[in-house]
Amino acid sequence: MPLTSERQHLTQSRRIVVKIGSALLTNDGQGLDVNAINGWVEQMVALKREGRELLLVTSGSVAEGMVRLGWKQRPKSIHELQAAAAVGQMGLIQTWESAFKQHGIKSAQILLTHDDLSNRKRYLNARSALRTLVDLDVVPIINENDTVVTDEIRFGDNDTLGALVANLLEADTLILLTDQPGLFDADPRKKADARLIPQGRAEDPELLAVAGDGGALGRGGMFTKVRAARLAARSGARTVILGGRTEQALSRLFAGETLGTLLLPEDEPITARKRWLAGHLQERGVLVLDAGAVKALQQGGRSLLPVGVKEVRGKFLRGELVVCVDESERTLAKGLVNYSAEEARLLAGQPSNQIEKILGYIETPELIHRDNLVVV
Ligand SMILES: Nc1ncnc2c1ncn2[C@@H]1O[C@H](COP(=O)(O)OP(=O)(O)O)[C@@H](O)[C@H]1O
Ligand SMILES: N[C@@H](CCC(=O)OP(=O)(O)O)C(=O)O
Repeated sequence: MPLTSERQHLTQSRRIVVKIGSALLTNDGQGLDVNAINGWVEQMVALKREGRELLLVTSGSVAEGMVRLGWKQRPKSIHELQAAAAVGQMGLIQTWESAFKQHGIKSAQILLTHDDLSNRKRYLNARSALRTLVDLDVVPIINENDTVVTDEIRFGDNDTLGALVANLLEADTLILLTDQPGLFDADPRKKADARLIPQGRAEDPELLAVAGDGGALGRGGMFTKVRAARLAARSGARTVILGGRTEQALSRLFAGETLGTLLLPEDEPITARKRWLAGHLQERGVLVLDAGAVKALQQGGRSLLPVGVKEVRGKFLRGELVVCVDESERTLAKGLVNYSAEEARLLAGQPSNQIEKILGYIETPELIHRDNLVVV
């Protein structure tokens, strides 16, 4: 059967966020399922070797902590949840690390809190750290920092965290690996003849209506997965809700098999991504570019270096949104700056190898990295 164009696009994903839920990881609460974990890692490594970038969001710290502490019921008090998470995270990360190591792949633990993604400066820091890891060919293994968060400042469920990571790195695809083969038109645990929905629009209200809550181990069920697909769609990412117990599910999905439920952004991913960046923040300043920089941005899709900047207007901090104009004030692009206005003024017109000498430190050689730049 020929592939639909959406499934075809999926096979071309370059940057993928894979989120794996608690029930799957812990074999329904019996303890970390090392065989299954090794199987997913093998598939993820194969995807990496095809040249794709990969980030992993893992749940399971609380579920695994419960097993290690001999608790049968998920605790209600925040302190006990935090304690379980701290115990379980150790085993979780060790298991992931050794599974990737068997294939000669390095991994890194990243524990995020809500603040890391809502505070603009920390947002950019998290983004740079994750991007650097990916560039170094390391697989970031991300979870919520459950031990320090309280209810008011939680992401709450890792489906949401997965979507925010997809936004943060502008991933093309978010995979929510779970214990069902996908989203059904009713909870298959409650309705035996429920049918799999192979594809839909992330924004479709009907989908939220059929998505119920989850099992005893995880947090959100299908409801948070559909909501996460909506969030991911804001930066142009597609989401697939995929059955982690299906044989070779990840490999087969990216080879073009119609598995799971594919949830699509409303617009073309690139349009959604542009809108995301432009609509994400308020414009705080203006950079006037010389002819060379204009050409590099418009024709080369390159990053903006300080050497191409003639003038810096306005007051902005690192991480804020600025507009790039040419010398006749034509708007060319918008992007997130890596230096404050004060610093940018000192750097304007200078080659990047002078940054450290001028400022006493170097953040990045670019004033705006191409991943943070939207040519308009
Ligand atoms: N419409 C639906 N289709 C499929 N599963 C559903 C649906 N509604 C609710 N569910 C439930 O959601 C569960 C998966 O969510 P959850 O337990 O939170 O998993 P995870 O740990 O992977 O995040 C399934 O086991 C299923 O019982
Ligand atoms: N940070 C928590 C995540 C809990 C969670 O969202 O679980 P799930 O719904 O199974 O993805 C943990 O590691 O236990």
